[in-house]
Amino acid sequence: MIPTILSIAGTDPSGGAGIQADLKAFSALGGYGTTVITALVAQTTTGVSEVHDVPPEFVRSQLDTLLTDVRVDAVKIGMLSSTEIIEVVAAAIDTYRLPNVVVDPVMVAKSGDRLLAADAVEALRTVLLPRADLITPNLPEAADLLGEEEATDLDRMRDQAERLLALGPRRVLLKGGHLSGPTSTDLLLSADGDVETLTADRVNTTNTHGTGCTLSSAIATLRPQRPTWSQAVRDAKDYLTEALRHADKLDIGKGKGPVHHFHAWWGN
Ligand SMILES: Nc1ncnc2c1ncn2[C@@H]1O[C@H](COP(=O)(O)OP(=O)(O)O)[C@@H](O)[C@H]1O
Ligand SMILES: Cc1ncc(COP(=O)(O)OP(=O)(O)O)c(N)n1
Repeated sequence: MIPTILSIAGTDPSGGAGIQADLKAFSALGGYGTTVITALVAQTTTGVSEVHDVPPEFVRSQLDTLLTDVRVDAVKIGMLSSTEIIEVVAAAIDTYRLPNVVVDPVMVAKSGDRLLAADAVEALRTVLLPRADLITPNLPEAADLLGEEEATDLDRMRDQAERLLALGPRRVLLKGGHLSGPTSTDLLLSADGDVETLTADRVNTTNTHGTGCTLSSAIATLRPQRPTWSQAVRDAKDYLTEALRHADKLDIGKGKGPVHHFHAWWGN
Protein backbone atom coordinates (compact mmCIF):
# COMPACT_ATOMS: atom_id res chain seq x y z
CA MET A 1 0.00 0.00 0.00
CA ILE A 2 1.32 3.46 -0.88
CA PRO A 3 1.83 5.46 2.36
CA THR A 4 -0.11 8.70 2.84
CA ILE A 5 2.06 11.47 4.27
CA LEU A 6 0.81 14.76 5.73
CA SER A 7 2.81 17.98 5.57
CA ILE A 8 1.82 20.69 8.05
CA ALA A 9 3.87 23.69 6.92
CA GLY A 10 4.12 27.07 5.20
CA THR A 11 4.43 27.83 1.49
CA ASP A 12 7.26 28.80 -0.87
CA PRO A 13 6.21 30.23 -4.26
CA SER A 14 9.69 29.45 -5.66
CA GLY A 15 9.06 25.76 -4.97
CA GLY A 16 12.28 25.10 -3.07
CA ALA A 17 11.12 24.84 0.53
CA GLY A 18 7.94 24.44 2.60
CA ILE A 19 4.86 22.59 1.38
CA GLN A 20 6.04 22.67 -2.24
CA ALA A 21 9.34 20.90 -1.48
CA ASP A 22 7.58 18.46 0.83
CA LEU A 23 5.18 17.31 -1.89
CA LYS A 24 8.06 16.77 -4.32
CA ALA A 25 9.90 14.57 -1.82
CA PHE A 26 6.72 12.61 -0.93
CA SER A 27 6.06 11.80 -4.59
CA ALA A 28 9.66 11.04 -5.52
CA LEU A 29 9.93 8.53 -2.66
CA GLY A 30 6.72 6.64 -3.29
CA GLY A 31 4.30 8.45 -0.96
CA TYR A 32 0.93 10.12 -1.49
CA GLY A 33 1.06 13.72 -0.22
CA THR A 34 -1.58 15.65 1.72
CA THR A 35 -1.17 19.15 3.20
CA VAL A 36 -2.34 21.53 5.90
CA ILE A 37 -1.06 25.07 5.35
CA THR A 38 -0.03 27.16 8.35
CA ALA A 39 1.31 30.32 6.67
CA LEU A 40 1.44 31.91 3.24
CA VAL A 41 4.99 33.10 2.70
CA ALA A 42 6.08 35.53 -0.01
CA GLN A 43 9.61 34.19 -0.49
CA THR A 44 12.01 33.13 -3.17
CA THR A 45 15.68 32.17 -3.51
CA THR A 46 16.81 35.57 -2.20
CA GLY A 47 14.68 35.72 0.93
CA VAL A 48 11.30 36.34 2.51
CA SER A 49 9.37 39.55 1.82
CA GLU A 50 6.17 38.87 3.77
CA VAL A 51 4.47 36.25 5.94
CA HIS A 52 0.69 35.94 6.23
CA ASP A 53 -0.28 33.53 9.03
CA VAL A 54 -3.31 31.34 8.46
CA PRO A 55 -5.73 31.98 11.38
CA PRO A 56 -5.28 29.16 13.96
CA GLU A 57 -9.00 28.27 13.77
CA PHE A 58 -8.59 27.68 10.06
CA VAL A 59 -5.51 25.50 10.61
CA ARG A 60 -7.72 23.47 12.99
CA SER A 61 -10.47 23.34 10.36
CA GLN A 62 -8.07 22.00 7.71
CA LEU A 63 -6.79 19.34 10.14
CA ASP A 64 -10.27 18.24 11.25
CA THR A 65 -11.63 18.17 7.71
CA LEU A 66 -8.72 16.10 6.43
CA LEU A 67 -8.24 13.76 9.35
CA THR A 68 -11.88 12.77 9.81
CA ASP A 69 -11.70 11.35 6.28
CA VAL A 70 -8.11 10.43 5.45
CA ARG A 71 -5.79 8.01 7.35
CA VAL A 72 -2.21 9.25 7.39
CA ASP A 73 0.82 6.99 7.86
CA ALA A 74 3.35 9.69 8.78
CA VAL A 75 3.47 13.42 9.39
CA LYS A 76 6.09 16.05 8.60
CA ILE A 77 5.68 19.28 10.56
CA GLY A 78 7.57 22.36 9.37
CA MET A 79 6.90 26.10 9.73
CA LEU A 80 4.29 26.80 12.43
CA SER A 81 4.77 30.57 12.82
CA SER A 82 3.00 31.20 16.16
CA THR A 83 2.22 29.73 19.59
CA GLU A 84 -1.48 29.43 18.72
CA ILE A 85 -0.76 27.34 15.61
CA ILE A 86 1.64 25.12 17.60
CA GLU A 87 -1.13 24.46 20.13
CA VAL A 88 -3.65 23.57 17.42
CA VAL A 89 -1.21 21.13 15.78
CA ALA A 90 -0.26 19.53 19.12
CA ALA A 91 -3.97 18.96 19.91
CA ALA A 92 -4.46 17.28 16.52
CA ILE A 93 -1.53 14.90 17.17
CA ASP A 94 -3.30 13.78 20.35
CA THR A 95 -6.88 13.73 19.04
CA TYR A 96 -6.06 11.76 15.89
CA ARG A 97 -3.18 9.74 17.45
CA LEU A 98 -1.00 10.71 14.50
CA PRO A 99 1.80 8.18 13.83
CA ASN A 100 5.44 8.74 12.82
CA VAL A 101 5.54 12.45 13.64
CA VAL A 102 8.67 14.17 12.27
CA VAL A 103 9.12 17.76 13.51
CA ASP A 104 11.50 20.05 11.63
CA PRO A 105 11.66 22.92 14.17
CA VAL A 106 11.76 25.63 11.52
CA MET A 107 12.66 29.02 13.00
CA VAL A 108 14.75 31.05 10.56
CA ALA A 109 15.24 30.63 6.78
CA LYS A 110 18.80 30.49 5.35
CA SER A 111 18.22 34.08 4.21
CA GLY A 112 18.03 35.07 7.92
CA ASP A 113 14.28 35.79 7.92
CA ARG A 114 12.25 34.58 10.91
CA LEU A 115 9.62 31.91 10.23
CA LEU A 116 8.63 31.38 13.88
CA ALA A 117 7.78 34.23 16.25
CA ALA A 118 10.47 34.61 18.92
CA ASP A 119 7.84 34.21 21.66
CA ALA A 120 6.73 30.86 20.17
CA VAL A 121 10.03 29.04 20.80
CA GLU A 122 8.90 28.13 24.33
CA ALA A 123 5.70 26.48 22.99
CA LEU A 124 7.72 24.61 20.37
CA ARG A 125 10.02 23.33 23.13
CA THR A 126 7.42 22.38 25.72
CA VAL A 127 4.25 21.60 23.73
CA LEU A 128 5.40 20.12 20.42
CA LEU A 129 8.79 18.47 20.95
CA PRO A 130 7.51 15.94 23.53
CA ARG A 131 4.95 14.75 20.97
CA ALA A 132 7.52 14.09 18.23
CA ASP A 133 8.87 10.69 17.19
CA LEU A 134 11.82 12.53 15.62
CA ILE A 135 13.01 16.15 15.59
CA THR A 136 15.46 17.41 12.94
CA PRO A 137 17.00 20.70 14.14
CA ASN A 138 19.90 22.37 12.35
CA LEU A 139 22.65 23.92 14.49
CA PRO A 140 21.07 27.40 14.92
CA GLU A 141 17.71 25.79 15.80
CA ALA A 142 19.34 23.49 18.36
CA ALA A 143 21.08 26.47 19.95
CA ASP A 144 17.83 28.45 20.06
CA LEU A 145 15.89 25.56 21.61
CA LEU A 146 18.56 25.14 24.29
CA GLY A 147 19.20 28.87 24.78
CA GLU A 148 22.93 28.60 24.14
CA GLU A 149 25.69 29.07 21.56
CA GLU A 150 25.77 27.04 18.34
CA ALA A 151 27.86 23.86 18.39
CA THR A 152 31.09 24.19 16.46
CA ASP A 153 32.24 20.56 16.41
CA LEU A 154 30.93 17.00 16.68
CA ASP A 155 31.58 16.70 20.44
CA ARG A 156 29.45 19.76 21.15
CA MET A 157 26.80 18.50 18.72
CA ARG A 158 26.64 15.23 20.68
CA ASP A 159 26.28 17.13 23.93
CA GLN A 160 23.47 19.33 22.57
CA ALA A 161 21.70 16.36 20.97
CA GLU A 162 21.60 14.62 24.38
CA ARG A 163 20.04 17.68 25.96
CA LEU A 164 17.50 18.05 23.13
CA LEU A 165 16.51 14.43 23.72
CA ALA A 166 15.86 15.32 27.36
CA LEU A 167 13.17 17.77 26.16
CA GLY A 168 10.99 14.75 25.31
CA PRO A 169 11.13 13.71 21.62
CA ARG A 170 11.75 9.99 21.00
CA ARG A 171 14.64 10.74 18.66
CA VAL A 172 16.86 13.66 17.63
CA LEU A 173 18.59 14.08 14.28
CA LEU A 174 20.97 17.01 14.83
CA LYS A 175 22.05 18.20 11.37
CA GLY A 176 25.58 19.44 10.86
CA GLY A 177 25.19 21.05 7.44
CA HIS A 178 26.13 24.49 8.82
CA LEU A 179 29.65 23.32 9.77
CA SER A 180 32.35 23.36 7.10
CA GLY A 181 34.73 20.64 5.89
CA PRO A 182 34.83 17.91 3.25
CA THR A 183 31.88 16.03 4.79
CA SER A 184 28.48 16.96 6.19
CA THR A 185 27.75 14.98 9.34
CA ASP A 186 24.52 14.54 11.29
CA LEU A 187 23.94 12.73 14.62
CA LEU A 188 20.95 10.48 15.31
CA LEU A 189 20.19 9.81 18.99
CA SER A 190 17.26 7.83 20.34
CA ALA A 191 15.67 7.68 23.77
CA ASP A 192 16.71 3.98 23.84
CA GLY A 193 20.34 5.12 24.01
CA ASP A 194 21.31 4.45 20.37
CA VAL A 195 23.75 6.93 18.83
CA GLU A 196 24.57 6.96 15.11
CA THR A 197 26.79 9.21 13.01
CA LEU A 198 25.63 9.85 9.44
CA THR A 199 28.22 11.28 7.10
CA ALA A 200 27.98 12.34 3.46
CA ASP A 201 30.54 13.97 1.18
CA ARG A 202 29.86 17.71 1.16
CA VAL A 203 28.43 18.75 -2.23
CA ASN A 204 29.99 21.90 -3.63
CA THR A 205 26.90 23.92 -4.54
CA THR A 206 25.20 27.15 -3.46
CA ASN A 207 21.82 25.61 -4.32
CA THR A 208 20.90 24.54 -0.81
CA HIS A 209 17.48 26.15 -0.38
CA GLY A 210 15.09 23.62 1.12
CA THR A 211 17.59 21.01 2.34
CA GLY A 212 15.94 20.80 5.79
CA CYS A 213 12.40 20.55 4.37
CA THR A 214 13.48 17.89 1.89
CA LEU A 215 15.29 15.76 4.47
CA SER A 216 12.44 15.76 7.03
CA SER A 217 9.86 15.01 4.31
CA ALA A 218 11.99 12.19 2.93
CA ILE A 219 12.29 10.65 6.40
CA ALA A 220 8.50 10.85 6.97
CA THR A 221 7.86 9.23 3.58
CA LEU A 222 10.38 6.45 4.05
CA ARG A 223 9.55 5.59 7.68
CA PRO A 224 6.40 3.57 6.81
CA GLN A 225 8.41 1.85 4.07
CA ARG A 226 11.47 0.90 6.14
CA PRO A 227 11.84 -1.46 9.13
CA THR A 228 13.52 1.08 11.43
CA TRP A 229 13.89 4.83 11.97
CA SER A 230 17.63 4.41 11.44
CA GLN A 231 17.16 2.94 7.95
CA ALA A 232 14.57 5.60 7.02
CA VAL A 233 16.93 8.41 8.12
CA ARG A 234 19.94 6.92 6.30
CA ASP A 235 18.03 6.44 3.05
CA ALA A 236 16.51 9.94 3.35
CA LYS A 237 19.98 11.45 3.76
CA ASP A 238 21.16 9.57 0.64
CA TYR A 239 18.15 10.98 -1.24
CA LEU A 240 18.96 14.52 -0.10
CA THR A 241 22.65 14.17 -1.02
CA GLU A 242 21.57 13.07 -4.51
CA ALA A 243 19.17 16.05 -4.72
CA LEU A 244 22.09 18.35 -3.81
CA ARG A 245 24.32 16.67 -6.44
CA HIS A 246 21.72 17.42 -9.12
CA ALA A 247 20.89 20.93 -7.85
CA ASP A 248 23.13 22.73 -10.35
CA LYS A 249 20.98 21.39 -13.22
CA LEU A 250 18.41 23.95 -12.08
CA ASP A 251 18.63 27.65 -12.80
CA ILE A 252 16.03 29.05 -10.43
CA GLY A 253 16.29 32.62 -9.17
CA LYS A 254 19.21 34.88 -8.32
CA GLY A 255 19.95 33.67 -4.79
CA LYS A 256 20.41 30.26 -3.14
CA GLY A 257 18.60 27.98 -5.56
CA PRO A 258 16.66 24.86 -4.56
CA VAL A 259 17.85 21.26 -4.51
CA HIS A 260 16.62 19.11 -7.39
CA HIS A 261 14.33 16.16 -6.66
CA PHE A 262 16.11 14.12 -9.31
CA HIS A 263 13.96 11.32 -10.65
CA ALA A 264 16.00 8.27 -11.65
CA TRP A 265 13.15 6.83 -13.73
CA TRP A 266 13.09 9.85 -16.06
CA GLY A 267 16.86 10.24 -15.91
CA ASN A 268 16.61 13.97 -15.27
N1 LIG B 1 26.69 21.01 0.90
C1 LIG B 1 26.15 19.91 1.44
N2 LIG B 1 26.53 18.68 0.99
C2 LIG B 1 26.01 17.57 1.50
N3 LIG B 1 25.08 17.55 2.49
C3 LIG B 1 24.66 18.75 2.97
C4 LIG B 1 25.18 19.98 2.48
N4 LIG B 1 24.57 21.00 3.15
C5 LIG B 1 23.72 20.42 4.01
N5 LIG B 1 23.77 19.07 3.92
C6 LIG B 1 22.96 18.09 4.64
O1 LIG B 1 21.61 18.53 4.46
C7 LIG B 1 20.84 18.27 5.62
C8 LIG B 1 20.23 19.58 6.13
O2 LIG B 1 21.31 20.41 6.43
P1 LIG B 1 21.42 21.69 7.37
O3 LIG B 1 22.01 22.72 6.48
O4 LIG B 1 22.21 21.32 8.57
O5 LIG B 1 19.93 22.03 7.80
P2 LIG B 1 18.89 23.13 7.28
O6 LIG B 1 18.71 22.89 5.81
O7 LIG B 1 17.68 22.86 8.09
O8 LIG B 1 19.52 24.47 7.57
C9 LIG B 1 21.79 17.57 6.58
O9 LIG B 1 21.67 16.18 6.40
C10 LIG B 1 23.15 18.07 6.15
O10 LIG B 1 24.17 17.18 6.55
C1 LIG C 1 7.65 27.83 4.30
C2 LIG C 1 9.06 27.50 4.66
N1 LIG C 1 9.31 26.51 5.51
C3 LIG C 1 10.60 26.23 5.85
C4 LIG C 1 11.65 26.96 5.32
C5 LIG C 1 13.06 26.66 5.71
O1 LIG C 1 13.47 25.71 4.84
P1 LIG C 1 14.86 24.92 4.90
O2 LIG C 1 14.65 23.59 4.30
O3 LIG C 1 15.47 24.95 6.24
O4 LIG C 1 15.71 25.75 3.90
P2 LIG C 1 16.13 27.27 3.89
O5 LIG C 1 14.99 28.12 3.52
O6 LIG C 1 16.66 27.53 5.26
O7 LIG C 1 17.15 27.26 2.82
C6 LIG C 1 11.33 27.97 4.41
N2 LIG C 1 12.28 28.71 3.83
N3 LIG C 1 10.03 28.24 4.10
